[in-house]
Amino acid sequence: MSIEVKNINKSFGNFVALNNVSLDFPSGELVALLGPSGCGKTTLLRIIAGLETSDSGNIILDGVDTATTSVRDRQVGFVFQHYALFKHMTVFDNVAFGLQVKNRKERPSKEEIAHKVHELLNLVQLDWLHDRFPAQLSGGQRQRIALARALAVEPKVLLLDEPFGALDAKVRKELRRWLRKLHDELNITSIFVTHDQEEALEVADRVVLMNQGNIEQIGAPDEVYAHPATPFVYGFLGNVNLFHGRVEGDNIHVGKNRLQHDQTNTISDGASVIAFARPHELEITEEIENGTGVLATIDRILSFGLNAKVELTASNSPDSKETPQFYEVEIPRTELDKRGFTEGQRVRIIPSQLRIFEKS
Ligand SMILES: Nc1ncnc2c1ncn2[C@@H]1O[C@H](COP(=O)(O)OP(=O)(O)OP(=O)(O)O)[C@@H](O)[C@H]1O
Repeated sequence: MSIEVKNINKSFGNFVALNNVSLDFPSGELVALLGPSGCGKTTLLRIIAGLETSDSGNIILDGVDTATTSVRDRQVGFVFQHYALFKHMTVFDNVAFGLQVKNRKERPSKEEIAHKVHELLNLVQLDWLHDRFPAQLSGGQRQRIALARALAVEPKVLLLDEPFGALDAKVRKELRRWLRKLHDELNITSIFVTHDQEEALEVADRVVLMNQGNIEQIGAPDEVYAHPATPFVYGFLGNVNLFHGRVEGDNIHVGKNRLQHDQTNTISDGASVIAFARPHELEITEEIENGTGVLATIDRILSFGLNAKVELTASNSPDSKETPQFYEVEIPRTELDKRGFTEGQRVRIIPSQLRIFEKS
């Protein structure tokens, strides 16, 4: 089932939670709604489900406006962050619940329900737990049962609100991979809310980046990561180093330092800008006297794993009232061993790549 979100507005009192949001979710896609806490992800999901009403705008499911459709008729399955399993029911009864409460005309026979429940429990690979109670399951198992329960009524749309948010990092990673596989088998249009960028980039076909009730960018994971459309997206997806400065020709003046850039066509002279570089796009040189780059002091060297991290603070002049700017540089461990940097050493950091945005 395709989902069209058209010009949705929603305010709580004076607070604008969703600002004229329009989005298309093609049939069969797994889309992640990604953004910081409070940006409106859950509100949008609840409006799509019919659990919340918008102030204006339309939700169109498979070409049909839902203005007059009840939650029940929208054929939406929901999985929340906090396991909403019924504590007093076994795993089997939890999954069977949605089928057992159907009205008599639609309700499958007892045998059909049992068959379906075992089929779903096999799908989430937990049939062996069918007679346990929720308290006897791990967090990850409970979420898989919650998903089986949501799937029991054969929803056309699956809405997942931070389904793995309460689980530890290792289990989250396992369930992420497992959810992707399950989605590929079932092909139900799914919307997945998360504030974890790695989770969104790993799981989804497309990522919708939200900020303060607005859509900042929509695209495939590699697209939004490699070509962030706005400073917000750049900063939100992965670690980033910032340089605040002013453009003069092919230089950006950052305090008393100078960086070279090659975006001369797009940025006007004199413009105030923020320039971004990822940690692996910065080089460190011991030559501090002349040349381009920002003067900085090495605070800490973290040298585990394949790449080492060097944390630095920009060396402001002693009378500067500016807040110190921190940087993180990633270099191969082998290079770090060769260069022999030390904590407290003064160096110059030079970006090999810069992405520049004019300050508005
Ligand atoms: N019923 C409500 N009454 C008043 N304000 C609300 C209500 N529901 C949500 N909000 C506000 O709307 C904003 C968006 O909330 P929403 O739950 O959609 O954010 P979110 O992006 O899902 O955040 P999180 O990741 O923390 O769940 C928040 O600032 C929240 O405080």
